[in-house]
Amino acid sequence: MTRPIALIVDDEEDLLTLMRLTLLRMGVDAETASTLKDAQRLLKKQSFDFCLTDLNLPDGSGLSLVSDVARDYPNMPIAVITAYGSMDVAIDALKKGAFDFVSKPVELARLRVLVERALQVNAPSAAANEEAQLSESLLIGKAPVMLALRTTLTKLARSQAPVYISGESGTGKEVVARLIHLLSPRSSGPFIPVNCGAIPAELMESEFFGHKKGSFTGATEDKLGLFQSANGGTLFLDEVADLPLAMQVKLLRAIQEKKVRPIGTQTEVSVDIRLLSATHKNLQAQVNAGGFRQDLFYRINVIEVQVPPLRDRGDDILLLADTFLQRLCADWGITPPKISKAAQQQLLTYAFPGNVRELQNTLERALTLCDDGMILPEHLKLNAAYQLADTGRVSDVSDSYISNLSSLSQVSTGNAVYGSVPAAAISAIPSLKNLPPEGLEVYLQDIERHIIQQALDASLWNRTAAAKKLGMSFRSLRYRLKKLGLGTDLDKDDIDDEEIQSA
Ligand SMILES: Nc1ncnc2c1ncn2[C@@H]1O[C@H](COP(=O)(O)OP(=O)(O)OP(=O)(O)O)[C@@H](O)[C@H]1O
Repeated sequence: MTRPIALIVDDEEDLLTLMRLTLLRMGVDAETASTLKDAQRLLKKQSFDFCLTDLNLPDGSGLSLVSDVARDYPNMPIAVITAYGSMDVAIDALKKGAFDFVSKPVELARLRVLVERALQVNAPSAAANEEAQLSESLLIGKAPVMLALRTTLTKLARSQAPVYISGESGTGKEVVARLIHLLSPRSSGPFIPVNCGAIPAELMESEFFGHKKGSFTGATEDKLGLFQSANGGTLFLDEVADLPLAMQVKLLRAIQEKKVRPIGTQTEVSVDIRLLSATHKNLQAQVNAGGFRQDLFYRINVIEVQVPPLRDRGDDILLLADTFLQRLCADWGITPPKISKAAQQQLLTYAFPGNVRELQNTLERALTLCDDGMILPEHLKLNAAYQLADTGRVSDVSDSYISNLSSLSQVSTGNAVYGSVPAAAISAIPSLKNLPPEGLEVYLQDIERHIIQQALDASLWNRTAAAKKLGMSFRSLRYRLKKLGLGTDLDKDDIDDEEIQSA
């Protein structure tokens, strides 16, 4: 078997020798270059399994080599060596297509891990068509946006860069994270998903970093933290927007240093993880409002992947519906029913605020309600408030209506949403005959609830700030929250009847 060969680019002779010896001990041959020009010459002369480059070279920046390699040799992973603490440059390199980075002084253990990962990128593991099959069966969809998404995921699975997955609730962000892991060189390692919103604040540090028996009341056993559990694999921080600020600082440190210190111990433990994160909230808005640290956002959001809402995926709605019905019926041991033309049309013109998860729930319910092997519109029980104009397809007009409902930035920057409702939104409002059976009041309340919820999310549930965004008084917002069932227990005590009368 031929030995792999690497190209190392650095102008420090001692470091070059040290890295070369480390690689040789790992069974990897190495060619060395001390300038960009030398590196380019060697790249033209022969092919390499991977490249490791310093950033400060006598004739230019290693970043330009990263860009050249990403363009001319996209299958060759390239990693960069950064000066200690220069995280900005490391992130820039990752954005330009570097596979990973290592900081100076180069720790040999870390270098070894990096080399192993680099060699796995092109190792003949799953064949390309197996990867495509996996990708298609896990993340179902044939819409152009989904094809493009799958191509992006296959590409970025090769890198170690942190990926931030954004998208509305239920669009499939966790599916995307799992797929990145399965397509990556880490696929044989663990995939550890964490719902950051579900861990009580006081247990967070111990959950993430682990603890030693007896380190606090209740620590009856040694506990391995989530970082160590994900070692060699992928840590997926779901609902990352829900991390308390105090924990964000600790997490940032662990991510930067790639080390954790379990509670009750004095020593730090190195961890080798790839970090993925997701939230359905507007994280940038949360950063602007001071609820999420800018430096952590910058660190986890090296590459952003947006998962499109279901209503933008056209016929994928029916493809997913069929697949879910087949799966459910296989589980229940029954023959899958058909979906009537009218029911299909309803599905295609429904806004799916809860996206793929809502589609799954809708079909499960329809399956229990339907008889004679046919799902009819009445079995879907879709919320008429979200039924779009019946144009046969989710139209541009309907899209703009939806985005007007959900666009926080428009609400907060005062663009024409209130007072002067855009013509496109008005034309998307259902006609009288399409109003929900519950009537106008319920329809309007749904819209009101949706907008208020968005404003509250954008203001991190600071009701004074939310009221300001909505152009209403605090009192009036409090009244509406109670009316719509969004109030907290606190509200229940302190809103008196007189206030309700006067709001
Ligand atoms: N393209 C898809 N193909 C097949 N199943 C999908 C797809 N997208 C989502 N699903 C399924 O829909 C459900 C919701 O997906 P998932 O939990 O990944 O969404 P999410 O965006 O992470 O939601 P949340 O924002 O609530 O965390 C899951 O059961 C998932 O398996």
